[in-house]
Amino acid sequence: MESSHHHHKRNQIFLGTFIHSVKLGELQYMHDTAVCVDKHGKIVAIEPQCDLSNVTEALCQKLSWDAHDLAITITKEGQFFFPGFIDTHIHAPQYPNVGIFGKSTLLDWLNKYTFPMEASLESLPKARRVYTSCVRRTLAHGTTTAAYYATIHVATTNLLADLCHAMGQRAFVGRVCMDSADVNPAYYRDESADESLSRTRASIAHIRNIDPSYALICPILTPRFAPSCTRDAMAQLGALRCSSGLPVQTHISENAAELALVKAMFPECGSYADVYDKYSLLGARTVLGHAIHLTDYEINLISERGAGVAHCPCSNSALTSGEAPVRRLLDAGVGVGLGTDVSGGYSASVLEAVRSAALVSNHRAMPMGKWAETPAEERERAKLSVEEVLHLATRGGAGVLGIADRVGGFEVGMEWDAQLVGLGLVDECPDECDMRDHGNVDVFGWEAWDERVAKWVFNGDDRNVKKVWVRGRLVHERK
Ligand SMILES: O=c1[nH]c(=O)c2nc[nH]c2[nH]1
Repeated sequence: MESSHHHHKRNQIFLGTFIHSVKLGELQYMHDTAVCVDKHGKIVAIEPQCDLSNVTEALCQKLSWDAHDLAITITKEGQFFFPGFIDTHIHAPQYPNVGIFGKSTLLDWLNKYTFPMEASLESLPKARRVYTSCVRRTLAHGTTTAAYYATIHVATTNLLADLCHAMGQRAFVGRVCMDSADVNPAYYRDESADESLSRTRASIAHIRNIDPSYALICPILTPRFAPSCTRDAMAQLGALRCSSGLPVQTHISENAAELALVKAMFPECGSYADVYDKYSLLGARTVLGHAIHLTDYEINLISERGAGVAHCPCSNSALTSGEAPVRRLLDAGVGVGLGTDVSGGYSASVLEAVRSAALVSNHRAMPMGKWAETPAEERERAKLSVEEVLHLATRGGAGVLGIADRVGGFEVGMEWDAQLVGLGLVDECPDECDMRDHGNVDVFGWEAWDERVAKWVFNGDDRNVKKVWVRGRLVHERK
């Protein structure tokens, strides 16, 4: 797994058009811009509005760089650099099941599709095959950071960390803790709370061994969800969180049957969020998946504790779970990122989650059905714009994972986690037999940049992701 360290690392200059979110709802378009990235993958200079034909020499002089040992990447017509996507919630072992959910809902879906697949990922050869394809696929969709749930197995969880490290994807890798005998099947659970904790520690030790400073791969404490965990395991994980400062990921308030289960299993707690709070699992760098049916009390508690939400609109639609109150979360000051939630979600693409987040938010604005009683202004406010959902996919996700100072935008001091996006420019005189595959987005040339971005969001796919970098390293290229 040492190969990545042997690349000859060069300083790099990226030239052309850069688009990123500067705040919720506002994209910045930087044209004729140069972004300088040093050998460590850090952005060291950004030069706006320059003459791209002769700026590199001046930049090299300014940075004391050798102009002959430099990699230069220039955007072509119709291309732009965008920050890499951040998937705040994805189950790597469920990747073979994408699209397979039928009409199931959460609890029967877990038993029918998910637990059997996850249990089978104890096999190292099978895990290697599944995890390699999952990391390769998400990189091809422009995912530069992923918060992964693995399985209960230490060896294959560690393999997932190794593969992310070798393939260059920034990742949070969590060994899944599930020691309760109530919900978890006998064939797939930790034997005890102590076993759950010692296995978790073993996986953390492995990650610390391959990446001592957690520069690329970071462990994440992963109690699956309250019904899967004993009080003992949650208390020990909470103590570990407090002593280690490691991030936490879990699920909350996804589905009606799950809510009833939590109420029955934890009658001493006033709410689902209170369960996690009681065991010190709710705080900064806690990523709560789904968060659909929260009460105002819970939203305020989550906000006070500084925990964040992984919004998973594809999954919430596929498993008939509901429409998360994203605007209310944002208004309450809760950080929100996007998650594909493979394979509750049917796609490994964050861009798919981006457009789904926009569409699902519109459902909350419809003046009928479930939201008919909601005041008209509040319904209208529920809608998320293209600019807002792209913010969630980049800066929002970085925020909930506690890495907003390192990734999510193009700023000096941040790391170069980026994708080169190319849209298909339609020829002046298109040949009806032209079979070149430019992807699903046709740009005619008269569109403003915000219109091009909207066309990308609603019709783009991995064919538009030409190159992907993490910490300056090229980790995917579309041939
Ligand atoms: O969408 C989900 N996927 C899961 O794997 C899971 N486990 C508990 N709750 C869950 N929700």
